[in-house]
Amino acid sequence: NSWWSQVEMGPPDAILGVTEAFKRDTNPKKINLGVGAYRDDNGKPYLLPSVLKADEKLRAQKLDKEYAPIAGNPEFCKLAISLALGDNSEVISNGLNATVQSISGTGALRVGAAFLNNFFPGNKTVYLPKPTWGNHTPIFKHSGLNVGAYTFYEPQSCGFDFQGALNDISKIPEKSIILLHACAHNPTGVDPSPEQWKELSQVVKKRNLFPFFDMAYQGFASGDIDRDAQAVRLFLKDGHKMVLAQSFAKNMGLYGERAGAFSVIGDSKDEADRVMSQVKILIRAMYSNPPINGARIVATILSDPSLRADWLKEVKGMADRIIGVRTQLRENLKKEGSSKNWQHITDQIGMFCYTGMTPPQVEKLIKEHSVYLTKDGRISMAGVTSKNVEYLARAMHQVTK
Ligand SMILES: Cc1ncc(COP(=O)(O)O)c(CN[C@@H](CCC(=O)O)C(=O)O)c1O
Repeated sequence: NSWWSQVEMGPPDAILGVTEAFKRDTNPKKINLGVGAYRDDNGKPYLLPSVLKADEKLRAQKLDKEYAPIAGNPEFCKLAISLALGDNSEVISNGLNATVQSISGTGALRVGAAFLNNFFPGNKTVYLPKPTWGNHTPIFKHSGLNVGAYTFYEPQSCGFDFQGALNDISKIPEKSIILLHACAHNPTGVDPSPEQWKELSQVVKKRNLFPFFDMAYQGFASGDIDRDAQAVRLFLKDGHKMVLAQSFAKNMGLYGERAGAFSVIGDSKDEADRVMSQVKILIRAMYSNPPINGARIVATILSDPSLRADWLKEVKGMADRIIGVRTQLRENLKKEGSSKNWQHITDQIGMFCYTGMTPPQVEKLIKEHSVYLTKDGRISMAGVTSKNVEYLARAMHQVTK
């Protein structure tokens, strides 16, 4: 019999599977609020003008298609970590970072997890916020690490359970790894305030925990790249060492180009060099070297003052549109006569809104209104437009009244 007769059919991906179901729906009013990918006010993917200009500039250069170095495009790596830590970062000027190009944010997390599994001297367990991005657990488990959880979300207020987080974090075994979303928490859209980040930094330090920052939305949350990196920069100022995953999928609309970076921030240049050598050995055995095009686009934009200025406006434009539809959705729910408190729709930030809708309500939204979202009630605000916000509000009111 066949080699693979014992292979079972696996379930569709909780997030990417929503789009597959959406595509099968023939209802002209259907709305896809599943995948966290930006759409313009016509519901179309957005090719940033700065990206288009960079692509054209690159094409004119007729660059070769040689292998990238194992660690990726060096200019990209330097520009990516500078974007995260700030242009005058002492970490960078002292050479304390080992930064490699990754296959977008997922690849940064995966290489990071493999590095920690091989070399982390502490408790090889990553504590994840409850809830967290659906792919975090599989990535860490696939790398051989254990996963734990800490309270993060408060269902009553659809907000941040600060006390719950502090209590749980203060009980995490010392020298464990703690995963922190730098901004625009996925799936809740709930971020600690600057003051709360200060306290979180102190308790993480007191417990001698190792921060793994996942910064997949820098600039996309508030529209300000420096503001969205504040938690990462605060932790470094407070003396934490860390590892950092970055993605340019959302803030540059480079989803399919797979442009990201993974950094280890060490104690010395010598340590960074030794770490870099080991990360490269891991990468070589995993995929050898990364794709060249996305990194070239990012490097072209970030190194050209006028393209960089264009990009900063464009990423703020995306953030502003999302902030705008949050207000519109809340207002339309009120107009529909909903008596529920939807304050969290505008309190939350970034790509997602954690609506608080239950799985049965989600089921009804999908089945009766062709509104597609993940079972946890998360909606990608990018899928909401001025054209469909009324229909969405009516549908949400129908299933929640
Ligand atoms: C917190 C977080 N980290 C990393 C990633 C990985 O993004 P890359 O595309 O690998 O750079 C995502 C994307 N999550 C989105 C996009 C779809 C997905 O990959 O699940 C989402 O949750 O809808 C994310 O939300």
